[in-house]
Amino acid sequence: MSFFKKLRDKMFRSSDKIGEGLDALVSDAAPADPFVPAATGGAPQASSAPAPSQPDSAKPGLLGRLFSAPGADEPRRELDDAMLESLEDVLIQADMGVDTALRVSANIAEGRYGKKISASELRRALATEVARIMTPVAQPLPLYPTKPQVVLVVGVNGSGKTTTIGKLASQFKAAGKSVVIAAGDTFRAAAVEQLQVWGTRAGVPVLTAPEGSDPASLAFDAFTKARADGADLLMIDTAGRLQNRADLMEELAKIVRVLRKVDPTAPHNTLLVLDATTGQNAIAQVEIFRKIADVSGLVMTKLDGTAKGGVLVSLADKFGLPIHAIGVGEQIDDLAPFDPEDFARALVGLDT
Ligand SMILES: Nc1nc2c(ncn2[C@@H]2O[C@H](COP(=O)(O)OP(=O)(O)OP(=O)(O)O)[C@@H](O)[C@H]2O)c(=O)[nH]1
Repeated sequence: MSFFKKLRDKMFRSSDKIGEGLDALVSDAAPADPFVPAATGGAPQASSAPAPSQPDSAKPGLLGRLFSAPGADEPRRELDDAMLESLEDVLIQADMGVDTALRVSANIAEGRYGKKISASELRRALATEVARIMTPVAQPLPLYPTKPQVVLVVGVNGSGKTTTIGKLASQFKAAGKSVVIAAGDTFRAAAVEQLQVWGTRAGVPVLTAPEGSDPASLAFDAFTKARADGADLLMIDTAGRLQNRADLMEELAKIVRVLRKVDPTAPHNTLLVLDATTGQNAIAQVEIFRKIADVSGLVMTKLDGTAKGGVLVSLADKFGLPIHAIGVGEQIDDLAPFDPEDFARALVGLDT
């Protein structure tokens, strides 16, 4: 199965939500006859009966779809103010956020306003627009010649830090890099154990410290050891207790201070892990963590099976922070580089 297909299958809730929304937008106003002019100059005509779904026999086959102009036999609706407003609503419901939804809708309207548009044309236009926003932020985790490259991983509890560290460690190891993990959330035995499980899965050593000990001291020891061992990468897990923001801020600042005693340029990356299922709350988390730590890039987890995938568009539009990877499941291989085109097509429910 191609990765795009896998991504699309896994993001089915987002793509269903947006795709169905777009279909309804067009078919609500122009269900019966694709060539009957749609209502103009007002709100979309609410049809008294639900739009009849196209019988299978009326759907073009593969060849028909290949050779006929895309969307040629589909219902069309004039792209007017009412339809644009409905489009904005669909995008807001998909967690794109109000500002981004308005901007995306306005861009789609450009050159299309007043013209008749089909649902599949709308999907393609939306996919193009989303890909345009996402392309600048799609950047793999930068790798530097520094040894070890220190990657500090931050994020609220439960966002998927441990899982992401395990997945990344496994990928780097497979690429021939030697990786060391430091279990920096020393206050939670369960978090340390979970990281050890992932370390075993990835075949990577996990350095731990006694429960309740100073995370900065562990970070220092881990850095010194990773350096002495000639490791390529040191990934440091951290606590995510936002409830006590001042403490967390101090804890992270202290980790950075001690790392800089070993290498003034460390940490070389500060990865913020975000949970896609929290939707617009992810925006607030970026705002908070950018104040606490010098966030250099994002990983968005749990994109599988959430209807809130649009939040990624909102994040890219608002902050422009690099998105290094996306998590699409709980298994070790379920972390993919972020591909803006694939993501855009999967988000809007395009088949190819
Ligand atoms: N479906 C899905 N689940 C994920 C993904 N990433 C992580 N999870 C799950 O999310 C839950 C929390 O993940 P953790 O990696 O433990 O999160 P954490 O941020 O380290 O959390 P704490 O250990 O509480 O600090 C676990 O049940 C993971 O299996 C993903 O991409 N998709």
